[in-house]
Amino acid sequence: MVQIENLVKRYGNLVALDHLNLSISEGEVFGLLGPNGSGKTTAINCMLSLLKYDKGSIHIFGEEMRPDNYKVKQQIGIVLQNVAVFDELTVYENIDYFCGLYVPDKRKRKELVEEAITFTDLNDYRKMRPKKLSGGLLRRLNIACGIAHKPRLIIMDEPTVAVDPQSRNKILEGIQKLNEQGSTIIYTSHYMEEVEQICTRIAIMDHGHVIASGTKEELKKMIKTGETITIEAIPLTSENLADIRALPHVFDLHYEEQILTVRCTGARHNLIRLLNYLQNQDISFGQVSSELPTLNDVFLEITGKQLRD
Ligand SMILES: Nc1ncnc2c1ncn2[C@@H]1O[C@H](COP(=O)(O)OP(=O)(O)OP(=O)(O)O)[C@@H](O)[C@H]1O
Repeated sequence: MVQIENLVKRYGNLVALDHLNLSISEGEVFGLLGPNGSGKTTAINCMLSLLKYDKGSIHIFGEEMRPDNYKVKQQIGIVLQNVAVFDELTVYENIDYFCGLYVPDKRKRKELVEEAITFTDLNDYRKMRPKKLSGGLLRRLNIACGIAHKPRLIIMDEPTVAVDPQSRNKILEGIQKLNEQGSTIIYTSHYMEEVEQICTRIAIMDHGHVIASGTKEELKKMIKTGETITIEAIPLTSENLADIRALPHVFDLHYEEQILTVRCTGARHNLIRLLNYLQNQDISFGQVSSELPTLNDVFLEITGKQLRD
């Protein structure tokens, strides 16, 4: 449905997209995950022909995407980072206005606007003007305006930034519902938990290109980390640390301010083996946790830095 090949975009000397390749199929909730500045917004703006690019190609619904390709544009719903609504119109009127750009039939439009209001849970606020809405409600209005016409493809650029947890959950649930109703979704975020929760496939971006892509399961299988064990308030000597490092399946270890973090490959009994060692050495310890790999671990292993640097 969306095919991006070798896309290059420069801002002066800065290469924001460096041979970006993406292929998105119909029916997916496709996540573009990357730290701030990795090029997600630039990629979206190029996809929408809002920005010119230097090299490469973009095809949507099998057609080359150009600024004047209105046939393609009509089937795309956009929810960008900056909320773009009219202050002088009410919630209802704003949604009706944006929906009206695509759906001239009044009766049909009324139905769609009502659906969008229910969908984003804005019924109690339908007569209010945007200035009276909280940040989370404004974002929901922004989404309702972008999706009311039931587009085939919905592109959302960080729709949950600076949103309260309740609105965030509503937005995430809404995206899944839109997908169930037939829309393909492209969703950018730097929150790995969100992307893990809703996306069927994920591309991780860094420095303007994709460093890994696949389902979350496939991505996690690409890395060595199978389990990360953390133990708090644990007094250890350098001999202890050497012993722990030598335990089977341990491949990385970090010890700072009495907190021990041990990365192990995916194997059984890593935690028991470590706790047995501590017990045998009579070492006391505080809280213990064991975590399965996250997308941050994938990013960390591939790039050597945290997703949220
Ligand atoms: N108009 C611009 N002029 C110059 N540089 C820009 C411009 N827009 C973006 N950049 C730079 O291009 C790079 C990619 O930015 P972009 O906004 O696409 O990243 P992002 O992953 O979407 O980050 P964020 O989540 O912060 O929006 C960054 O280094 C950014 O500083």
